[in-house]
Amino acid sequence: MAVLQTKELTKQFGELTAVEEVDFQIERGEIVGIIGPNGAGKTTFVNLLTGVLNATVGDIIFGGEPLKNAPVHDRANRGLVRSFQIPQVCDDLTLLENVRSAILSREQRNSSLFSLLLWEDESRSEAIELLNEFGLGERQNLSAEAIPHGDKKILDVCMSVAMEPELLILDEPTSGVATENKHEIMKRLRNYFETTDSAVLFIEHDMELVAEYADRVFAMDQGRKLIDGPPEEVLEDETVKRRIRGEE
Ligand SMILES: Nc1ncnc2c1ncn2[C@@H]1O[C@H](COP(=O)(O)OP(=O)(O)OP(=O)(O)O)[C@@H](O)[C@H]1O
Repeated sequence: MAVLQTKELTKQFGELTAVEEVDFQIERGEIVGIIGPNGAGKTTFVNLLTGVLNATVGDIIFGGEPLKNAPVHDRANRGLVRSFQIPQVCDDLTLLENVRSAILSREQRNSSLFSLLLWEDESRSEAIELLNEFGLGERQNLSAEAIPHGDKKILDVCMSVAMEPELLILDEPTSGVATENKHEIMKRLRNYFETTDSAVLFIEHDMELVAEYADRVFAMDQGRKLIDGPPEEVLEDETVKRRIRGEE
């Protein structure tokens, strides 16, 4: 079943059509990479999904229900979570406190203050378990400002995962990260999501990562869908090679 589906999704900025009649869907358990040249409309598309922008025309169906113009927090509460290009980590908190804050914000959706207090120990062990899964467990008591940029991005992903998303959207999860850490972030993400039936959608410029970690690739150009399919097919497409991979 599709976690999310768009129908003829369109966004205009004045005269410019940044996203044009995009039909897209992502199934439970899928990891989908979005690729496209600069200005293709990838970020605008994702901003429409998360509610940062409202569509000019078209529909977004999430969990079987139309999102219409639901605000960002409402979509996040329903399980449509976005991690940011610049990690939204609080530098003054420890890694453990950062992850617990994500868990607590998830729990605040449904719980009373009283049950949250009872739940104190549970959130702690859950946060430690997540930090361990993402390789940060040994540094749980360091403040976030003390860890390198690449590890902060892992922490950011870990916090997004703590929100228990139905669909996690990542905008260039590995940008600004050293090559060896890029694979570490993607591997940990994939390993984690293999244990859930949640879906992941990530924007990525690094074709090697797309080839290795995406189950499916959605290529955009000039606001439109160019091609949608398995990585081996999309990355070998002649237009993709010319327009996106910069090959003649
Ligand atoms: N708020 C805005 N107002 C006007 N035009 C915008 C706005 N946001 C994006 N655009 C334009 O929409 C088009 C698509 O931009 P977008 O950032 O979505 O592309 P992208 O594929 O994410 O590019 P990149 O890979 O460079 O991040 C571009 O022409 C951009 O200049």
